[in-house]
Amino acid sequence: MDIIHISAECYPAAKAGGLGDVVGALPKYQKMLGHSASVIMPFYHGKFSRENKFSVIFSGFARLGHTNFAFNVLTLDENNLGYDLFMIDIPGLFDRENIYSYHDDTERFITFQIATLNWLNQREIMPDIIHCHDSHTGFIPFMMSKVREYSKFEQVPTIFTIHNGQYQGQFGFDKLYFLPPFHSYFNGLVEWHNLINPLASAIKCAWRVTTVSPSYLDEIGYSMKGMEDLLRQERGKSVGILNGIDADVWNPATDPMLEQKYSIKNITEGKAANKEVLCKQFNLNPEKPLFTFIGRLVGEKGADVLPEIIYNISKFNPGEQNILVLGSGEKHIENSLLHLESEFKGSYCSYIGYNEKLSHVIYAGADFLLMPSRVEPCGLNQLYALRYGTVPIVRRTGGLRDTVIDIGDGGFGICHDQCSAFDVLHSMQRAKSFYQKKRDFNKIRKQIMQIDHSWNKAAQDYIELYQSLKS
Ligand SMILES: Nc1ncnc2c1ncn2[C@@H]1O[C@H](COP(=O)(O)OP(=O)(O)O[C@H]2O[C@H](CO)[C@@H](O)[C@H](O)[C@H]2O)[C@@H](O)[C@H]1O
Repeated sequence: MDIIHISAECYPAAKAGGLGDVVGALPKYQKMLGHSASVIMPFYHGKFSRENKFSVIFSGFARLGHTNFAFNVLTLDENNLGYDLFMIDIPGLFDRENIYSYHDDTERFITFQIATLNWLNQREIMPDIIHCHDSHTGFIPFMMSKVREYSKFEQVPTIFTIHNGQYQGQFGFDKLYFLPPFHSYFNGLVEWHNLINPLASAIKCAWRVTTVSPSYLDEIGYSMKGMEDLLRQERGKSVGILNGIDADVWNPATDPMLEQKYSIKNITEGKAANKEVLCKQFNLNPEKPLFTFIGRLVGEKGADVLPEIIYNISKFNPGEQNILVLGSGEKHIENSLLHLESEFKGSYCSYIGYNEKLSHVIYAGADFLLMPSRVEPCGLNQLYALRYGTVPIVRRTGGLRDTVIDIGDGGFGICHDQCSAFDVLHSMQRAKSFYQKKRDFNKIRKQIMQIDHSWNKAAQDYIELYQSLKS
């Protein structure tokens, strides 16, 4: 099959979070299953564009309302990603360092989608499947089926994956003219609650909708920022497929980002050596259990409860543990986390920012990873933690519910039900007792490193879903 993924992120070209990891790995595994898989994404002017060489394979125009944007389709001169990567360079919109958070994100991503279809439209080969990811690509299924210009794609099956239903990309009807002309009869297919909503449009128009875990699919039927009714209505064409991880990139035995590589054979020494590196860097005590948090500092991830957790445990159980936070996000959370550092020097530290290498070292050197998420469509951090022998402490929600079983239930992690400081603190106390039982603790670390969460199974699940749509 010829599969095309369309996404705003794809690791290593551009990653702001888990979406980048998924789109950077799934096509590789689909190729290994014997299919042709490629990715189309915007060409940002970040590190990846500076460090690689590209060739232009197509030049064209994309019309956004009254403006015609020139664009180029670029490919890598040397590609060792394991799949084809096509990057759409649109000067004026994407020649910037970051992926998101510009005032004109709506204009940027609509133009990207139009440019993508304009390019595909003039190619002779027809793809077998178009697989779109998150709201930045949400108009593609609509445009392929309802915009006359792209009518040749009407019979090409579209899959839309919801990685994060919190970000819907909605905007007012005053910008309807940004979309290419279509019959006003179809207005309802781009609308939700009187706004134009690309996520809703994709859920309505894609042939199949997938979520990144089965539990998340259940949850969004009763909680997804006002879109619950739509999700329930479209439930019949929806399926939850649990994400995998790229077992080549996330392998402590070969990870180039680790100074001290390890496998289950030398897990105790390997993890201790990485912990030593971390503790030295952040002035922590390697003798004590190390709790960490990695992720976006937003309410969705439960990051707003971290300051209360850190304050309470450090104040009332001083010297018993270390806490290390890596993340960036809402300023008030960043400030509270930084503010606590001076009070709890030597047992707590935070790194505010995005640092891919450091995240690998933390997964390797930590004893426990905290994920108190309010919403977690799948969560990759807990899967990386497992692979690196770090015990996850998670709130039972979404993909966390599907991937972590509590030690009390014969499992390997620590689970709680509420996103509250009280629940997390209780789990941390349980974790500390578990840490003291060295034999059991080491046994679990070895066990979790061997759980196979690679993309092998999920890549096959997607292929079966695609095949079910081919006549
Ligand atoms: N400051 C930082 N420095 C370095 N690395 C950092 C970092 N902050 C986050 N990361 C990395 O970003 C990724 C986060 O992935 P997640 O899947 O946990 O969450 P995210 O909400 O981005 O993804 C959404 O999409 C994915 C993919 O479908 C779902 O798993 C998830 O539930 C959903 O919310 C991990 O690779 C993590 O290591």
